[in-house]
Amino acid sequence: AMSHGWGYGPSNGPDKWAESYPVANGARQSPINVVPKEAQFDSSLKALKLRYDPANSRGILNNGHSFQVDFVDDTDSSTLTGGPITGTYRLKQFHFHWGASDDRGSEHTVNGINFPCELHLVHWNTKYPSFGDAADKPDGLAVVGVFLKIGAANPRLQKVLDALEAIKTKGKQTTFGNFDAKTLLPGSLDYWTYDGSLTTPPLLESVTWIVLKEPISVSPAQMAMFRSLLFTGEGEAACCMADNYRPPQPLKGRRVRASFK
Ligand SMILES: CC#CCOc1ccc(CNS(N)(=O)=O)cc1
Ligand SMILES: [Zn+2]
Repeated sequence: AMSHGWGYGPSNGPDKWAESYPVANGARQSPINVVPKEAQFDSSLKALKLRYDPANSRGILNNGHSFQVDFVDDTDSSTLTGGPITGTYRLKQFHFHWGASDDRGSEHTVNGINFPCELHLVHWNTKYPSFGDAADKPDGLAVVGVFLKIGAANPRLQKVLDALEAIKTKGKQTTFGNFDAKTLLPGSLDYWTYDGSLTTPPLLESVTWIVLKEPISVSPAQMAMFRSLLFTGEGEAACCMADNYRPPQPLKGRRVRASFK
């Protein structure tokens, strides 16, 4: 096992993960580079249906790799249905990946282009009793990925970013109620979809990826707020939280489908 936990540094970063998580070299790893011209339009793909109840948001946590907003997932009040999936998937949490500079930070790329940040909304299949049971099943999880592109400040991000000063160091969390995750979605829900994995250890090959084509905006000042977080805990030598992304992985023959022409 890694002498220390996995991370994104030179000694414990993505190139080292296979030592502790052999599935890192598996057949359906994420993220990938999306090549729109090679994606197959599939007219049988349904429209995405995302119904999120603000009452379900609970807390915001610095987990030492990113920060996440957690949701109560004991009822079907915040769900993903339609799209490429069958059945009902419940929203568990959302989090982000970002770069130390605006030229990198996303996990998925489009025609080799990196975005400065990528939002992941993590859902689990309610045919299983819990997230933990779903997490290692081939149809267990569905993650909606949203690119963030440098532009005007995004007022819908601000409530999330304003909470970061309370969770600067690893392990810190605070309450985060009444947040409507739908406000983070772009106008169009056109998407690419493919079978993949978690992009962080345990890298489980259980994710139906749904990557939205339209980005949302983020300003340089807002990106600086992401970068004000620390990977490190209170009292440790501070290390800014940035470049917490895994680079694109081999497609290994997988098809990427598009919900749009
Ligand atoms: C089993 C297990 C576990 C821990 O739960 C998660 C949840 C989300 C993630 C993030 N993965 S990603 N970046 O693909 O959405 C990783 C582990
Ligand atoms: Zn993620």
